[in-house]
Amino acid sequence: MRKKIVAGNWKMNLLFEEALKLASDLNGWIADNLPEAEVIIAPSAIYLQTILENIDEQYLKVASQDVSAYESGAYTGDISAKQLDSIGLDFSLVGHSERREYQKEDDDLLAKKLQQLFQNQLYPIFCVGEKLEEREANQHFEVIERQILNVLKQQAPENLSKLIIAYEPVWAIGTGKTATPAQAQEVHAHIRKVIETHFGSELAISTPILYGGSVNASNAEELFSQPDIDGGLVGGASLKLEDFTQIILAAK
Ligand SMILES: O=C(CO)COP(=O)(O)O
Repeated sequence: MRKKIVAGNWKMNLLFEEALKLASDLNGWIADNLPEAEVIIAPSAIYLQTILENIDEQYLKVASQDVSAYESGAYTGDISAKQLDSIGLDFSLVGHSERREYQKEDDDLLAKKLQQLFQNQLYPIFCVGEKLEEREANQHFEVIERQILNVLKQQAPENLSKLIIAYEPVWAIGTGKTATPAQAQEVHAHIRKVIETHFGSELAISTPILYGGSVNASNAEELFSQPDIDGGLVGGASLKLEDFTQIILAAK
């Protein structure tokens, strides 16, 4: 059985004290309630180390929101997978649609980022998802298939067992417009099929696929109960302890 995962992407929100308090409160709540789901938070990079020092990774895991495509050297502003590993980090988001859109990240760059993470034994949470116009043109299956194959075909197959995928339809992010459980399930099943066809059934069965896009305390349970939805990648609702903990409890 795949473990349920609930990840909170804090994006460019919260000041230092707020981030530290939310992480500590969340860690305490998990220690008290021992939810079934594995919980991961992705704070801004400047807070990662302090947060790691103030939580217990037995309860709460921490991810970077991004990683460099390069190994080391003259890449001003970048943070390498090796540097993330050196502070004890185990996870990183890659290919979030906001980075694809605003930083113009393309599949080849994302493939290099995954390679860097794998080389340093980090787990990528690799984000895919179609834009509104692609969904309206009924191209969402092929867009997602292309996003997955262009990046995963450039990886050493033995590394793919560390992969976590997040399906985040761009039109559902921050809009309050969630994919229906049936719409999300249909895409998740398709992603699993694509993995099975190209990388084998063992990987298809074991890869966690999270749903992201306006997940909240009211819709999480129905989304997470779909057979191919293994939890969520939560934006806005992960910034409020009461909402995020409700979402965590919905993953069982
Ligand atoms: O982008 C997201 C998580 O990575 C989703 O954001 P929202 O939950 O705010 O829609």
